[in-house]
Order: sequence, then structure tokens, then C-alpha cells
Amino acid sequence: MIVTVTANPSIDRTVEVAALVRGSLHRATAVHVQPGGKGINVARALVCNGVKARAVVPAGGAEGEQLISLLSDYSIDVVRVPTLGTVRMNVSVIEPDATVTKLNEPGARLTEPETTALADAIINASHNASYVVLAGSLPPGVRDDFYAGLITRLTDEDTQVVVDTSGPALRAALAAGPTLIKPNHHELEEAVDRPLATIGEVIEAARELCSLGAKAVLASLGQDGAVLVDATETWHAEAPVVTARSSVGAGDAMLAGFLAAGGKGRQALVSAVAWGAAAVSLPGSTMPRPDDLRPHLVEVHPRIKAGRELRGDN
Ligand SMILES: Nc1ncnc2c1ncn2[C@@H]1O[C@H](COP(=O)(O)OP(=O)(O)OP(=O)(O)O)[C@@H](O)[C@H]1O
Ligand SMILES: O=P(O)(O)OC[C@@]1(O)O[C@H](CO)[C@@H](O)[C@@H]1O
Repeated sequence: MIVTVTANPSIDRTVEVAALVRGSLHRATAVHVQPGGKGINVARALVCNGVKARAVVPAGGAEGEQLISLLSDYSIDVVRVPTLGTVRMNVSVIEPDATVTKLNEPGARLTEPETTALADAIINASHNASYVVLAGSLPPGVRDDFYAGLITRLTDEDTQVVVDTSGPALRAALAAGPTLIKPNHHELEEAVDRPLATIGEVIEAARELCSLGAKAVLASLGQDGAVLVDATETWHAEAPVVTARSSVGAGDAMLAGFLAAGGKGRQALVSAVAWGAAAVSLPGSTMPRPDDLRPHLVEVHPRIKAGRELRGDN
């Protein structure tokens, strides 16, 4: 069982438009409403591929009810932590060339008792978990060291903890020694506070985060695939570039693919890249199913080209 935690869940509304023009009225050509937040997406991707997942989710208000109802379409074991505040609504506007303009709300403030209840629910839900995934932003009211505290508590119980977050929460989490972190290109640049233009620079930055406490780094690089750095090895793998439809949640699908294939090493990286590539070719934040996956097309570079320039996001 893989346990995912989404401290700041969302209802994701993806609106497709012909072209986005600031200050204009747009008529949507399609709309998708899906349960969102990174941990929830990881859990959705896992169960869509027959891997058992439990999702811990704080949820309140009418939107909280809607989120739980949307989640009932998936065979996820949902652990709901009731809150007074409502679940946020995040909007992605997608143009035909797959350009995404994303509007994420901050999320409702969690009170101190709610934060304590969430932390206790996570610990209770995580006994016997093969991995616990702490994913996404923290809502207002929750301290930056929330994930760090959980990593310490879970590691004391020999649980493997994966973190996918950004900014101060990521920096605080590093020192607590997570099993794996999954930054994207932008989050990695932010973590080392410099631009990263080549594969070699990404690898150097990932090693720096290992020296700060992460046991491994899985960096997602959009159409340039992904880099995996652990204590002994470094790999770069990529799928043939697909015509993107929506990149929302592709990084979450990618992390799910990595964990579904064992959570370490070359084969897990191949699976991760295949799941990520499949996710970008699907609408909204739709997670891939077995028929969508093409792991045999993924190339693991036998020799890493450190000087290769990154092509940019999706
Ligand atoms: N155009 C593309 N063609 C092929 N594979 C892609 C493409 N875009 C993304 N991928 C795959 O999907 C993975 C995740 O993409 P990306 O780096 O954009 O994630 P992300 O920024 O973490 O996404 P999110 O935060 O929305 O979940 C990449 O590592 C890569 O394997
Ligand atoms: O605001 P956060 O927590 O950083 O990210 C939330 C979010 O953008 O991440 C997912 C895609 O990865 C979406 O489902 C969701 O809307």
C-alpha cells in the first residue's frame, strides 16, 4: 500500500479555449472537473494501474463534499480529515498548443487543532505503508516545517518518505532526510537558487540536494524526460516527445510510475518517464491506464550528455 498526503487538495477545473487573450471573454470549447492536488493525483494514477493507494485528505465545506464525491470514482482508500474551511478550486486554461495558464488558490487556512489532527491521521494511516508521499503546497496556517516533522516521525518507524513540494517546505524537508524528492525543473532551480540550462547542471543541482539530506532526487524535466540521482548512480531517460494535450499532473503520474515500479533504480525511472509521457497526451489531469503506457519506447542514455541544453517545458 502506498499512502499519499495532500495537505492542500483542490478541485481542478480545466477549461480549454481556442486562444487566451488577456481582458477578453472566452467561450470554453471543453471543460474537465477532476479531483486534484499532487498526492491525490499520485493516488489516482496508482489505482488506475492496479496499485493499492490510500489518500489522506483534509476536506471541508461544499467543495470538500464534491472532492470526496469525485474521488469515489476511483478505488482509493480515502482518509478524510474534516476541516472548517473549504477545498480550493484551481483553474487551468489550456490552449490548442497545450500552453497551460494555471490559477491556483491558496487554499483555506487550517487551524492548529486541524493541523494536529491531519498529522495524526497521516501517522495512523501509514503503518505498513511501502511509501508515504507528501505532496503539494501547504495551506495557510501550516508551518513550513510540517513535512519535515512528518518525515522525522515516519522515518523513526522505518517508513520510506517521498516529498514533492517547493520553496521553504522543500528546503525544511531536505534536512529531515527524505527517501526521495521529485522537483521539476523550476523547483530545482528555486532550490539551488540558480538557473539550470543543461542536463549536467541539473545533475549537479540534484547532487547538491542529496548533500543537503535527500537520499535520492528524481527531477522531472518536461519533454527532456527525467534525471535520477541517488547515492551511487545517475541516469537520464526520456520518452519520444509526444504532442502534449495537458501537462497538468504529468509530474504526479511520473512519480506514481516510479513508485509502482519499486521506487528505485533504472527500471523505476523507465516506468516513471513512460507514465509522465502518457499523462501529457491525455486531457485535463487524466491519469494514464495500462493501455496508454509505452515503456518500451523510453530511452535510458548509456552515456549522459552533460552539455545537452534543456529544450524547456512540455
Ligand atoms: N512533451 C512531452 N513528451 C514526452 N514526455 C513528456 C512531455 N512532457 C512531459 N513529459 C514527461 O512527463 C514528466 C513530467 O513532466 P513535467 O516535468 O512537466 O512535470 P511537472 O512540472 O512536475 O508537472 P505537474 O507539476 O503539473 O504534475 C517528464 O519527466 C517527462 O517524462
Ligand atoms: O498548489 P500546489 O499544491 O503546488 O499544486 C496543486 C496542483 O497545481 O498540482 C496538481 C498538478 O501537479 C494539480 O492537481 C493541482 O491543481
